[in-house]
Amino acid sequence: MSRQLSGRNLSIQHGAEVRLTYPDFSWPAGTHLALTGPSGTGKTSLLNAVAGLLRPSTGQLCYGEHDLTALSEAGRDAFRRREVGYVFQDFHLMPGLSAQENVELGLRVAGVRNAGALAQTALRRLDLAGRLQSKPWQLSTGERQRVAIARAVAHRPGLLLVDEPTAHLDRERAAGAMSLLREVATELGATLVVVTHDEAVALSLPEHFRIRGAS
Ligand SMILES: Nc1ncnc2c1ncn2[C@@H]1O[C@H](COP(=O)(O)OP(=O)(O)OP(=O)(O)O)[C@@H](O)[C@H]1O
Repeated sequence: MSRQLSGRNLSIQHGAEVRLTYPDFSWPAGTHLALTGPSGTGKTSLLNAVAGLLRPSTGQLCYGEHDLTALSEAGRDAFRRREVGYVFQDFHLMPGLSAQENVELGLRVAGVRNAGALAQTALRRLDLAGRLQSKPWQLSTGERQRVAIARAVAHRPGLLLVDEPTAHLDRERAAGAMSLLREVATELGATLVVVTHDEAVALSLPEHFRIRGAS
């Protein structure tokens, strides 16, 4: 099955005021891509549409044989649980839960069996074997990000979507985070889409998609 991600004639409407339009694209499975463009042009909105969190107002957004624009909200939820790993800019970890519990929770919501074992495997892969029981506030920013990455990849998604991964990191750690994301995406054979304002991050990725804003 081809898991190409493609968009045609896409636009996203937020209320009456904001209409975001996008150039057409077609990204083969396994593409590692930087999504760039000026602030407010709709990078995060596109990431959210690819994640099935919102439905574009016009056009077609396809992943393999799924047309995301034709799915109901329940259909998009099921698609997201199965195919999407999303690393949010602020990580969105549950503060009262340990690293292990944070990763397990996502798996349980997705109805995955052996959530405990899969969570541990993902956390160990992200070099967090010694931090399984730590709460987010007991972790460094880089460790919190690695927990968020572990949570995003534990169910082995085909799409790894990452919003501003280096916003909270210094230059050295930013480079390390990008290498790690690319390694993990390669291991999964996943398509990696990274929203970034950081030119060094964009240049570290082989493919680029720039949104220019109002047409
Ligand atoms: N849920 C929403 N409701 C209403 N307007 C929204 C919503 N989400 C985004 N917008 C508006 O859509 C436009 C694009 O926002 P978006 O976050 O997608 O852009 P961006 O390119 O990622 O921006 P930035 O680089 O500043 O993070 C902005 O004008 C924003 O205010």
